[in-house]
Amino acid sequence: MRIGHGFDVHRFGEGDHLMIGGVAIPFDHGFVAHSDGDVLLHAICDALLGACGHGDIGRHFPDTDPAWAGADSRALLRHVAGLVAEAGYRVGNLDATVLAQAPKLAPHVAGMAERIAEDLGVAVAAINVKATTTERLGFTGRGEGIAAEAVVLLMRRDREAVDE
Ligand SMILES: Nc1ccn([C@@H]2O[C@H](COP(=O)(O)O)[C@@H](O)[C@H]2O)c(=O)n1
Ligand SMILES: C[C@@]1(CO)OP(=O)(O)OP(=O)(O)OC[C@H]1O
Repeated sequence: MRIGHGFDVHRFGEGDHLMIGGVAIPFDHGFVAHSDGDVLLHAICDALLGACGHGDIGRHFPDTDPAWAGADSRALLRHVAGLVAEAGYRVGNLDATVLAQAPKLAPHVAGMAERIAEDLGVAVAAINVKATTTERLGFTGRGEGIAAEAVVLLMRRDREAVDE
């Protein structure tokens, strides 16, 4: 088994929606980013890459490379899922938290989990997405941006799960 952790932040800029967990959420700002700015999927990519010892998202998709300008982060996640499989692992479970004063994310977390499960090729029961405010404290609390963190457990593909 291998464990991985990911963390990401994007600040708000101009726009009318936020991409979070592959879901487009109407909002009075967008994210400033090289890609679509999906802060949750970026944290998940980093958790997966960390767990299988493949560095981080910036190593695989440099923000200096025009190839990733405006990229759909679900495509990045699917690429990372392929690297996990090549390394001989599968996702046991994944737990993530989005830190956002606004918008209200609870109505969207099930849709995020469905998309993440689809991209990782696992049952939706293996994916848990949560949201929390930071009680108006810090940059998220002041409404300057959103942060996300993710923890993932990888299991060897050639071994039966003993504790699932
Ligand atoms: N952007 C957010 C933040 C939180 N939620 C939901 O509200 C619950 C309470 O949040 P606190 O920060 O006050 O603990 C939280 O457990 C989420 O269910 C949300 O939907 N969107
Ligand atoms: C996703 C990438 C793609 O170029 O760019 P950004 O959208 O700026 O996101 P970040 O979380 O800074 O991660 C770095 C990059 O890999």
